[in-house]
Amino acid sequence: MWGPYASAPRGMAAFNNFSRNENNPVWMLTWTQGDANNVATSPNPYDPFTPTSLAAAVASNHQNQLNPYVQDATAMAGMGSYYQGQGNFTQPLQYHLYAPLGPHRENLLAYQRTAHDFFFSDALREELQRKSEASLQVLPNSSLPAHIDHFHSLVPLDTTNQKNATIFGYPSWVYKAVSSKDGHIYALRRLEGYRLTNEKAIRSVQSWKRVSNSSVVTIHDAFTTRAFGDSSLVFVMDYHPLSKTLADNHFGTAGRFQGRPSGPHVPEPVLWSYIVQISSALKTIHSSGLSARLIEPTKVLLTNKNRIRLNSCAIFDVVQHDSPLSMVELQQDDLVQFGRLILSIATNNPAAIHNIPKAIEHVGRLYTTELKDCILWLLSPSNPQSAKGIDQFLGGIAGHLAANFDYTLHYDDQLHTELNRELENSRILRLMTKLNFINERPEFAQNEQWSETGERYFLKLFRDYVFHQVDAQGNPVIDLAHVLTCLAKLDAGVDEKISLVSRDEQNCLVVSYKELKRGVDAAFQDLLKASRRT
Ligand SMILES: Nc1ncnc2c1ncn2[C@@H]1O[C@H](COP(=O)(O)OP(=O)(O)OP(=O)(O)O)[C@@H](O)[C@H]1O
Repeated sequence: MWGPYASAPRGMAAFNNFSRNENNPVWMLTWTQGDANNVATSPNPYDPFTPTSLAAAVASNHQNQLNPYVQDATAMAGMGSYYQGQGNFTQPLQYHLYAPLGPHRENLLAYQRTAHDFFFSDALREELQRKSEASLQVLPNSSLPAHIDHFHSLVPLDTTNQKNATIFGYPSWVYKAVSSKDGHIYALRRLEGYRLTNEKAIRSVQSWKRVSNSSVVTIHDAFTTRAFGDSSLVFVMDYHPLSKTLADNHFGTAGRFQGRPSGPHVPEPVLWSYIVQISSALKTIHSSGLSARLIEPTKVLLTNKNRIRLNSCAIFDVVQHDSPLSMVELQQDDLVQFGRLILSIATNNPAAIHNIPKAIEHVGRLYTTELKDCILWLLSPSNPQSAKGIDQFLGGIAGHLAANFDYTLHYDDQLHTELNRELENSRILRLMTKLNFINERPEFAQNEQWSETGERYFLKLFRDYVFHQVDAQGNPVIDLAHVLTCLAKLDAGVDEKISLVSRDEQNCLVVSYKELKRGVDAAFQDLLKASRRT
């Protein structure tokens, strides 16, 4: 029999079920000392529920170690370089790595936690992984050019291969591509067969580079190329993985091409959310002395649930550079196009804009008068004495702006909660990676200074203490709470002491987490130095 539980069987029972006794909730223990079940010789037994001891613990932690991560800074920098080769990542992603534990346990007490509480929510993790998988997608035997300017690894994003020149006057294609300048992924929109006749036209994109709004797909550049075998104009934009157009989302393929109502009725709050986001985009665009020029369902991207972005800005400024319309007129037209977009989505029919009175009547039946009036205002012609403006419109929908702002703040809070859980994971992953780098390296097997016999011996014993515990009967103890607690204490380098017993039970060492942390850092630094040796 080996392992600390052999001499302290009381602790073993308390470690089971991912929870501990009332005085030592798992998540509190991650930052404090005083785990009575460990063979602890800690000078300050800690009670997390006593305010004075909490204050004292915080103060003493501050004194000893203002920031437990600072000591790690160089090592972390090293780890950073280790992870840089992620572009070569080919391993299939594990969507169900943290599969739900089934029905949530309702018999848990307030201080108890399940494994689920320590990790990212499944839905969000899966969504992010799908997006990263889409971003890393490659097309091995593609007939597309290998390089367009400094972009490579082109993957088409169009959902059909039908040429459609109705919107821009040129067939347009969208590709995902990687920039060899910065390694980032961009979306390239190509207008096939475009010939540049006026240099000034393409320079108009410069003003769009300065437009920064969360509801506009950011434009980075535009250039002409012959790499596709024709003369093409290419716009470089932010890439939003797995996004759909509003047309795809609300009309589907059938509705979009057959021009008849399709899909379910869109809830009014969703429409208001679209209205608020497009208004915000237009506010920024118009204040920059520009106009969107194209606001229609196939050119608005849905990048997340109810999150939309205008996706064709700057294009008409180049291809219709000589428009006879003044900027004021173009901005007025933006408002009319905006009204038509909301009308078509509210009626679930892209063809609704061809019979506006009927469509408005339909909206009046399904939605509030406020929404109907808002659409009518956008569609109505401007008064020759005072032109309509986006500021006026924003004033009219102030109540919805506040509601959307509140919704966004709630969402922000929710994401922070998720982020908080992930915080634990990333530092614990780094720590586990370090431990695995250090322990049982074959090249140091005979090295007196290394793990088996040297001063790093206790790191190997610690690994056993964390992962290879057995109970009084010699059965494996599989306890996530124990692992997370030990690793979090190691990361913080707390003063608490633990006894480590060798497998043959011939050696027993009493060390503090602080000493262990120093040992891990020193061993890892040695490894880093050795890895840089030429
Ligand atoms: N910036 C982008 N990031 C990610 N995906 C994009 C981006 N721009 C467009 N896409 C995707 O590319 C596809 C094609 O976009 P496009 O604007 O050509 O729409 P479309 O419905 O094919 O319109 P059209 O009929 O005019 O070609 C869409 O599925 C869209 O989601």
